[in-house]
Amino acid sequence: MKNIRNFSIIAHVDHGKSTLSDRLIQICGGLSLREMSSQVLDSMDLERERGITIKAQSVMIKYKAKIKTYFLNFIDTPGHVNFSDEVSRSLSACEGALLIVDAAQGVEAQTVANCRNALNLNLKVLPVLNKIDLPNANPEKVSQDIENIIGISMKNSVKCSAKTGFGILELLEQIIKKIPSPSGDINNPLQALVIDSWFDKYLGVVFLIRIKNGYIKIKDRIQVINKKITYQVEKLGILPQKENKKTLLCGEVGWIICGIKNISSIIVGETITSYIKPAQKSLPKFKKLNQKFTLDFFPTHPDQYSYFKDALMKLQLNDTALYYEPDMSKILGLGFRCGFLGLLHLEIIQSRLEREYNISLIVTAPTVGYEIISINGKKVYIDNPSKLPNMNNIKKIREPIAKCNIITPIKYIGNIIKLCVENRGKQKSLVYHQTQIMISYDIPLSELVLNFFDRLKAISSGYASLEYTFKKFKTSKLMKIDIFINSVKIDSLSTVTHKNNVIHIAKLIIKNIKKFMPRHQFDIPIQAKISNTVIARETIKQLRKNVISKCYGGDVSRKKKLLQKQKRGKKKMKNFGSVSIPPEIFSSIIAINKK
Ligand SMILES: Nc1nc2c(ncn2[C@@H]2O[C@H](COP(=O)(O)OP(=O)(O)OP(=O)(O)O)[C@@H](O)[C@H]2O)c(=O)[nH]1
Repeated sequence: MKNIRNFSIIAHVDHGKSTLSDRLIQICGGLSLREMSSQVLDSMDLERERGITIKAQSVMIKYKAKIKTYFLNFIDTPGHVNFSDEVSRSLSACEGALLIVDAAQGVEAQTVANCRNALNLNLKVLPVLNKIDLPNANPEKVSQDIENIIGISMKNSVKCSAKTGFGILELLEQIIKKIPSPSGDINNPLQALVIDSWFDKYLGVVFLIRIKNGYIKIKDRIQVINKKITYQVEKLGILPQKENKKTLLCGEVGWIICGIKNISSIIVGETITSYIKPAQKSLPKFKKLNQKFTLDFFPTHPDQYSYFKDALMKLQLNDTALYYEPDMSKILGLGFRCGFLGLLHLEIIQSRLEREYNISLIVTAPTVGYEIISINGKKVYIDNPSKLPNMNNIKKIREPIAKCNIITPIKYIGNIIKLCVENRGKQKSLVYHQTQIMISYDIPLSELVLNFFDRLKAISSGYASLEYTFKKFKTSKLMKIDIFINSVKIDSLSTVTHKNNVIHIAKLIIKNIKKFMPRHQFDIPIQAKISNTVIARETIKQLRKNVISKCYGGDVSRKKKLLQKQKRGKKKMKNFGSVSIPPEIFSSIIAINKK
């Protein structure tokens, strides 16, 4: 175990984690050049297209130091705030973390958040100033900011360029020196933390585990502590190698396959032990993040429902931050209420469902969860506006408030304060540092989750960064808008919004529906209501069939008769006929919320 080092690579988005990981692999000769053809670690198609890391990836490489050979297990983690769940899980498997900071860009919000996360787990943090080759790199000032803002010493930091390879050998030496080897005892009963899982078409469920005590070998019977689940290990090994090993030892990170083809439960975060000689205690679980908003997914083809359910299960196996439960809409039928950490998380899951599983979806408007206090004092949590009781029965609605930390170069501060105020933010603190300002605001989560981040990036030319956590529920003047199409309430279009925005949002929704709604043989009223009062309305005009076209000449009374007959017929259709609502209407509500 003395020659093993387990560490995560953490940073703000784009500071160079994946490039550095590739460079480490290349220098240690872990993979062939062919395998290195593109960034090895950002391997999901979506990751290549978007140029971001979505899934944490674990790799073992051998580093031949002067005297000994070391086994380095490292995990490249995502930098985007929407994937912080992945980061927390990776950190739980390690003794150390490389904190990568772009020496030109400086400290950013996720640099701080990820580093605090690592320090809270008692990990040894090794600061690395990357992109030292850039002409505008300023390692001295950035070092001072790291010391002041995060509070870690920069005495032993490493300066490098993942792009040119400068400083990488020095970094490897520091990893060996500074990051502790794993503790634990191979003679103790097995304790292994499940840090990730995924579904392989041929092999079934694969678990990625970190062995904290004992060892595991092929044919071992294992059980999940505190759950009545047992498995038999069929195959095991260490990434990136696909070939099997015979054992995984204390201190190692590796994969196991137990021939599970039907997913019955997600055990990521649980502790595995031996069935014959079990450990009594579970390892500490990692912090689970709460989903920031929920919305409904309905398969466009209702017969895809059970296939869709299976796909969600497989995705959840690989993404424990995804939450879902069955839901039903009178209009759209059976679907799932799903929870996400942010808009990017939603986009990724939706793309994966469409690409990997070929499922086309109707997506409803996202909403945060609210605490409802009814007139009789009962408190309920509601994450779907259509389930909100009648406003007359509600005493208070409490909305979630987030504590936000924004880090920005000084020149953008004016615009950023304006943005926070427009989004109902309350300033908590403002601190000046060498190159950056750190500003804290309490902002309602509903204002934050959809477009705040994009607007912040736009007004700061991409330089400001944001990190936020749930703080509390707070009473607020919120109202529910119901949407009626042809006098029928469309439950999946209900939305909750602040009193001051009600008319504006209602008008936007109605206008939007009008844009997508096809014309029918009769007029279709579209109304937005609060309780029973209409606050916005539009009408989709009928498609008028020219019934008098064959009536030549000037017989006025004949023409009138025909038109009246047509009117009676249309009235009947309107009352009994149903309108068809195109799926785009539901998805387009997301765009409204983003405005
Ligand atoms: N000049 C220079 N560019 C670098 C260096 N390291 C990385 N880059 C570039 O910075 C950009 C972001 O690098 P990535 O490795 O994808 O960053 P990341 O931190 O993994 O990003 P996420 O995975 O999205 O969190 C890419 O265009 C890299 O080529 C470096 O040392 N010098």
